[in-house]
Amino acid sequence: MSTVEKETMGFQTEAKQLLQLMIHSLYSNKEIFLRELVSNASDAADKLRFEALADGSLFESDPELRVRVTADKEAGTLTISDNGIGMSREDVVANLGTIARSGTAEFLKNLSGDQRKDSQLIGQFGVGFYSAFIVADRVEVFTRRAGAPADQAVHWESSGEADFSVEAHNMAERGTKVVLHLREDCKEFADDWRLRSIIKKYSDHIGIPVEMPKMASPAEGEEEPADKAPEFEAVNAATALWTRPRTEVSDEEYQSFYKHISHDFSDALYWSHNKVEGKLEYNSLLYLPSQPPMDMWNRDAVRGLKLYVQRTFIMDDAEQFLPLYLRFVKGVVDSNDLSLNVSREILQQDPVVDSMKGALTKRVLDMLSKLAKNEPEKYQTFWKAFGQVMKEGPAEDFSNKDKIAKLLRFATTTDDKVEQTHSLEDYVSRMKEGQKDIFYVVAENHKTAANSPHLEVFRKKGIEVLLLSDRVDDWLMNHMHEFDGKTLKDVGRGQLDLGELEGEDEKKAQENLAEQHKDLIERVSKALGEQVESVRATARLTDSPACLVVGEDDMGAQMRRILEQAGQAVPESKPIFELNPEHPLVLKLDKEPDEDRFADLVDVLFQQAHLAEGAQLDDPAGYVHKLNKLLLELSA
Ligand SMILES: Nc1ncnc2c1ncn2[C@@H]1O[C@H](COP(=O)(O)OP(=O)(O)OP(=O)(O)O)[C@@H](O)[C@H]1O
Repeated sequence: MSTVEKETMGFQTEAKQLLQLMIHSLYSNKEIFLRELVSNASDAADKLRFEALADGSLFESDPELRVRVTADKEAGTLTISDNGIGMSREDVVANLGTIARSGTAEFLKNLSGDQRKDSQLIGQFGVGFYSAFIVADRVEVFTRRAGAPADQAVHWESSGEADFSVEAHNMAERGTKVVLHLREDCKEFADDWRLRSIIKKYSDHIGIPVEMPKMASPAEGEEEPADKAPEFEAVNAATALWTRPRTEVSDEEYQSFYKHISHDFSDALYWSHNKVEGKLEYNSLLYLPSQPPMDMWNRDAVRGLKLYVQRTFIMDDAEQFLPLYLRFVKGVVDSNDLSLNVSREILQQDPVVDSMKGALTKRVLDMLSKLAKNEPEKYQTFWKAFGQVMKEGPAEDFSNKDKIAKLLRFATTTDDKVEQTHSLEDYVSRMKEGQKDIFYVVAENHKTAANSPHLEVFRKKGIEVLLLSDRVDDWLMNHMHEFDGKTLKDVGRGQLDLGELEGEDEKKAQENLAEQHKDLIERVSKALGEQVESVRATARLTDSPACLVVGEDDMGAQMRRILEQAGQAVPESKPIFELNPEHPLVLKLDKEPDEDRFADLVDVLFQQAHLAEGAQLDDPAGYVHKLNKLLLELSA
């Protein structure tokens, strides 16, 4: 097939949907199209610089990388051109006709049809090249890949509806030129001042010059020659933002840089900008987003920092610089120690990278501590968005366990609210006199945790208990044994031991429980047989007749359920059944002479104890049957 021919092709379905959505939902924020196109141009320059490390000839005779923005008021066009890497015909078809980004289908599924909400979503997804169609009813792209001959250039054109065309083109200069034919009501974007102010606003941080024709008017009496090529001047600061001193960068600049690197439409929540000198030399600029990305729970989702070596862009998504539990962090790291030839494989083995990872991890944890201390409300926003990911920290990063522990937030019985707002330090400061441990309960959901029978004695004595119900909580607690010298204790595990929180009399009474109710316990054990590890009388219940307890070294019920759901083999273990001997039902049970009825009653109590902790019954119909039988006998 001759590549000279003009070919018309349809947009990929997703691209078509996205295009329409973009035009409609971002209409109130039109000007961002320029940020997106300049951002693409700057990325193209980064890519060229990177490829030129291996092949200097790619610069051809034009090594000064820049972006140019020119407008033609009369023609109603706006042109953004760069001398970056450019695109081949295949690149053009793939990049400007489809969307290859992960999570696209999911994104489109999440759309609600509500323009305000959808524009937020689309912002999070990244608007990109298609945003050109917000202001243009026809877009042309002229591009030639660096190193390709002049006649291998391509002309792409579309009116942003169903299809686009591509045809061969001849282009002496390398790079990409995007020509926007502005819509009737968007002609303001051909105005010089308007363009300058948008570039200043969104693209000041771009590391290469974004140029516009000089505005100098001809001296009085002089006629400007009509054919004179315009002179250009940079409109932006044109230095890589992370190399500038902190004091010279405004919040607005930090925010627009965040949007450039993160493809997030919303502002960043917080950031930390540092220059490190000494054994290691690098600049880092790390951001906390204000909301979670769509694909946070997708294990294959891209993550990591943008890596530069001595100001030269090397790669996006360098994941070797931060641990997995900090995968929400966005940012840039610019190293003076790594080689320009560094690859992903080399990064995995380089000890310099390990040291940097350690330092950057500390940096993020410090940034979070600072945020928690100085701006607790913002920290709460962070926790809501990323708390569950942070909870993976103690298991993954043993050396920073104590720092991470201070950053954790929990729901507790102090207010029973579902929001996780209490730190372990807060808990410790509220501990009762004589309390040595930090108590917690784990359940499937907040309500089940808050109503757990295991809490009864704690509520009676006014002892605070952490209420854990996130999927990751059992896992977290398996890796956190103490905080500030205090042991973390699961109230649903092992023997109840309140230490000094109990008086001598209470202790004595408890010790006598076993002896006092020996016969009852034996009868119940016999009735339950192999279903339980053991049966015992307990003082931990006040309102409930019975509860289940996990053996000291057994796997927690929540973890067991998660593993079972995931189809994994779980070691066999049986619960301990604890009875409240003072409960009227248990007193009644004790007096029951008929062994069959006794066994039925015990079984109902046993099943109820399962239900109270949010478990599924093995034989729900059998339970209902037994219960109904007992109810009928009661009313007979
Ligand atoms: N000026 C350009 N020069 C070279 N390639 C470009 C240029 N503009 C776009 N592209 C190519 O087209 C692709 C799609 O661009 P688009 O802006 O839609 O997405 P993106 O840049 O990958 O993501 P986002 O814009 O959301 O940050 C880019 O990844 C790039 O490969």
